[in-house]
Amino acid sequence: MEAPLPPRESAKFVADRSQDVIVEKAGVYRVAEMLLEKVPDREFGVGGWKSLHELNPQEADEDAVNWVFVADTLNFSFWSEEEDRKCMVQYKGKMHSGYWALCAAINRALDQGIPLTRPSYYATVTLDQLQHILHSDTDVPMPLIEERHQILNETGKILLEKFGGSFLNCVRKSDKSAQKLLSLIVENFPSYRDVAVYQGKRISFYKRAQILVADTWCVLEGKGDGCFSDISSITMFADYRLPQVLAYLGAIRYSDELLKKLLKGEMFPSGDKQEVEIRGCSVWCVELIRDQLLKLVEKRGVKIGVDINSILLDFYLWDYARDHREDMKGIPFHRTRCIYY
Ligand SMILES: Nc1nc2c(c(CN[C@H]3C=C[C@H](O)[C@@H]3O)cn2[C@@H]2O[C@H](COP(=O)(O)O)[C@@H](O)[C@H]2O)c(=O)[nH]1
Repeated sequence: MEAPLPPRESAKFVADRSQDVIVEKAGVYRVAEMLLEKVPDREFGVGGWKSLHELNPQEADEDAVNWVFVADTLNFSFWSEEEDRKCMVQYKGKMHSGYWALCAAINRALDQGIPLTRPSYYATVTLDQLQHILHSDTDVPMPLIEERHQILNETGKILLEKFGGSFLNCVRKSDKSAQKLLSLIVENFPSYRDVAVYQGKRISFYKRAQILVADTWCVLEGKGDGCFSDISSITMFADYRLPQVLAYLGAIRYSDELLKKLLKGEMFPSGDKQEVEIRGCSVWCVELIRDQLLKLVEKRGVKIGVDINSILLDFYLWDYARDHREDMKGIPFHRTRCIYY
């Protein structure tokens, strides 16, 4: 079977044909302007991944890389049916929800001496053990526990068989190329194969695979094994939060028909035409924001100490969505229950 279009080309292919999601040029310019004043901030670079997020590993060693691998292997589908009834995990006195609930649960397990980041452990962890490890401190469990269990067992076995039990060995096979590492991930780990067919074309989003490359880059602080020459070829990560924040900022717009379905909280199957358009247009929108931002930096002669890329824009916008949850209440996010994002 033919290989799917790579993520960036896939996003353009969808955006050029999309009927129910539109990329708003005026909104793209506005977001680029908003980001322009943020870019000089220290946190905007690789360092923000640790300095802004206490649950992320603060080291840059092999254990930290294997922590990232487990987190991104399980980094999907945290949204709850009702916004005010969701899985929460308490860690060091703070309650965490969504993606951070997963990170809190991983750190809670490690503190209890459960070697959750070791593939020899998670390759054979039982469902009961995993339910205990990921247990919620509310009455709402983390979604898709069975899928998470199956994926952990499968992924752990592959890491043991093919990469000597450490994701760092996989990273080292990439010759410091982000695209090579992306290919190694999707070729070897089935649960990362986030692809779809749109208007007869096989396309890819590879959301978890791309964020795994990005998080590996950050946990290694862009140095040594993590000094990827082509890191800027990675696109934004097509999850369910970025479309919501891009719609809130007016950078993408939904057709009336699609907006009605979103407001009703309708479910979209993974690979559905409108779900693909939401994801594809969001990825392409961030590519256009980056292009516009680079033009503004040039035109205004803004001094920045970082290569602006779609990863850093994505992380900033994802954190922005976190910090503006209340303001964004009226903007729906699309509900797809799947293992890809
Ligand atoms: N586009 C994009 N999607 C991201 C992330 C992250 C966390 N990663 C970075 C964040 C801080 C550190 O720098 C991590 O590296 C999680 N997600 C996705 O969001 C959803 C969870 O949302 P909520 O239910 O609100 O927690 C789910 O699909 C999850 O897969 C990101 O950064 N970008």
